[in-house]
Amino acid sequence: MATTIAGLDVTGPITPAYESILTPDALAFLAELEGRFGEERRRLLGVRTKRQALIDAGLKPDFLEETAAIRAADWTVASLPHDLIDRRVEITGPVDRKMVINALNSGAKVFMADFEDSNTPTWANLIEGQINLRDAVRRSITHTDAATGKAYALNDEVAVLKVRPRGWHMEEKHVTMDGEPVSASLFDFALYTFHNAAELLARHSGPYFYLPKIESHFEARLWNEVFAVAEDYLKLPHGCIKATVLIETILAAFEMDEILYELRERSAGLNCGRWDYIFSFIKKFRNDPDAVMPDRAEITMATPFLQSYSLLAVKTCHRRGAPAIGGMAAFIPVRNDPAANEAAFSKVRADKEREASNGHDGTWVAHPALVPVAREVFDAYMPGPNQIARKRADVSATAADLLAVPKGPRTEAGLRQNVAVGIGYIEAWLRGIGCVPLFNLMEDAATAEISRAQVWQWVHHRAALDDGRTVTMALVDTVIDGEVAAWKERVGEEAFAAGRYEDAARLFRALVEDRDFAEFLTLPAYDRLVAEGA
Ligand SMILES: CC(=O)SCCNC(=O)CCNC(=O)[C@H](O)C(C)(C)COP(=O)(O)OP(=O)(O)OC[C@H]1O[C@@H](n2cnc3c(N)ncnc32)[C@H](O)[C@@H]1OP(=O)(O)O
Ligand SMILES: O=CC(=O)O
Ligand SMILES: [Mg+2]
Repeated sequence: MATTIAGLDVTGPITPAYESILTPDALAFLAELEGRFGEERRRLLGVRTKRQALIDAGLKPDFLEETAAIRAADWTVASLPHDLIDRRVEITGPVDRKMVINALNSGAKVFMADFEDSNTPTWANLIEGQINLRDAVRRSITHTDAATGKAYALNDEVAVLKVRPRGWHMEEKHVTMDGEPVSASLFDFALYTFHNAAELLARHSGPYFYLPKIESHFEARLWNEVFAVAEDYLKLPHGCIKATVLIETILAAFEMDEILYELRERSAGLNCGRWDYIFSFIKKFRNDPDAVMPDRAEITMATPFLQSYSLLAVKTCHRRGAPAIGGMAAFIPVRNDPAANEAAFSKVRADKEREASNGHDGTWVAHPALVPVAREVFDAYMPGPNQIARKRADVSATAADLLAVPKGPRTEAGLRQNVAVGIGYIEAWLRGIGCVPLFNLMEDAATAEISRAQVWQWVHHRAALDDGRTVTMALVDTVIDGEVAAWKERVGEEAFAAGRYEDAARLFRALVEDRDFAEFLTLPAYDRLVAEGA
């Protein structure tokens, strides 16, 4: 049964607490944005499909001829607000209430509250996430952990809040307009901005965003138009909305200047979202037999194509007066194993050293315990608030550098690991948990997509393993059976029966077997959630 509010049909439950977010005025703002921009969003998704067809036909991405003048001209982005000048450590995490408090208290300069890679978009997660952010902005957020009884509240000094709405590909199926689901990006953006923009400005901060999974400067332009209309509609100062674009698709890497240019009045730079970037590389070149990747563990930031991407982001941003933020090392603290814990910390340290020496102006961490490690490295390499003055004119990253396929072995262990991670991650996702520690690594929608895409790629290109065997669906079936059994062994009969392992394995298998590569695993998984009433 739908409730109609401000011309939108809402099918998700509306509790008294949810009513404070889903107000008629907030939904009227969402309806305005969806009415103005919904069609353009759908058109741009169609453009993604057309560009994929060109790549499938053999066209290699390159810097665009039609925007050469933008790349050649001298221009800079608007000056940064005072609280986005020093971003040496940014923590990220889902919009869960306890984690929002912990992240804001973590000592990081910025907290990116995430509706994307680390969040399962159940109705409850989304609306409760909005409630949590509203309370965080007003500094009134508190929490008592039901299991431990521990009470949580904000410190006097907290991180600056940025919010990552879901990507353009996602729809919010609990809210429709004229029978069509509204854009999930607009849903997350509209509710957060409506309830918090004025309050943030009054507190000398602002409505700040991270924009995920953008594939072209036209998609950045659409965001900029949304921001301009939002500022007018909500009577906010022109240009007060600021956004950092994640360069996390291979196509966006060729349009970094253009993306900054589109958002130049509102840009807070770029970020190297390495995990989706690797996923996008596999996805875009899925039909190219020369692009078959080695084991996931081999694809590190030290590989030439990823080092070129990081350096190009730094050079491009600094020329335009914008910050270039680094990405996420997936290593997290390992409890009860000091040697593994020490190894994880030193890998994170090495990763941050590479980023800081490349010229990045800050970086991401996945866990509060990693804030001091990243801060120490950036403090050592970056005495000022950022490194924007380090122009890196010495860097040259060509199209060939960005497109160089990494080399390395493909192993049965790598195949097993991909299957175990794919099943383990989807299992948690279907239970409403979008980010989990698996095998001592942080796994979210971006990292798990690499595992899923690799297995697809190896099957459909009949890739050879280092032991001479060919990866076939029959081999993958054997591995899936083995890994489902291994999950049962690991978690025990009871947790296995209560969990979603069999469902996850079925979905993983279907995604790998289907000759048509599913654009995102979260699309069919979300359909399943919605069908289950989540
Ligand atoms: C590719 C990308 O898009 S990267 C961006 C998206 N990914 C992320 O944001 C990763 C976020 N990180 C996480 O979700 C978590 O760190 C996980 C799931 C990887 C591990 O979480 P846990 O197993 O709970 O870690 P652990 O038990 O060590 O946590 C210790 C404490 O730190 C807190 N914590 C851990 N990570 C975070 C975080 N990112 N933000 C805030 N608090 C955190 C836990 O809530 C816990 O708090 P408590 O002691 O008050 O109970
Ligand atoms: O969003 C970040 C990524 O690495 O993907
Ligand atoms: Mg990502």
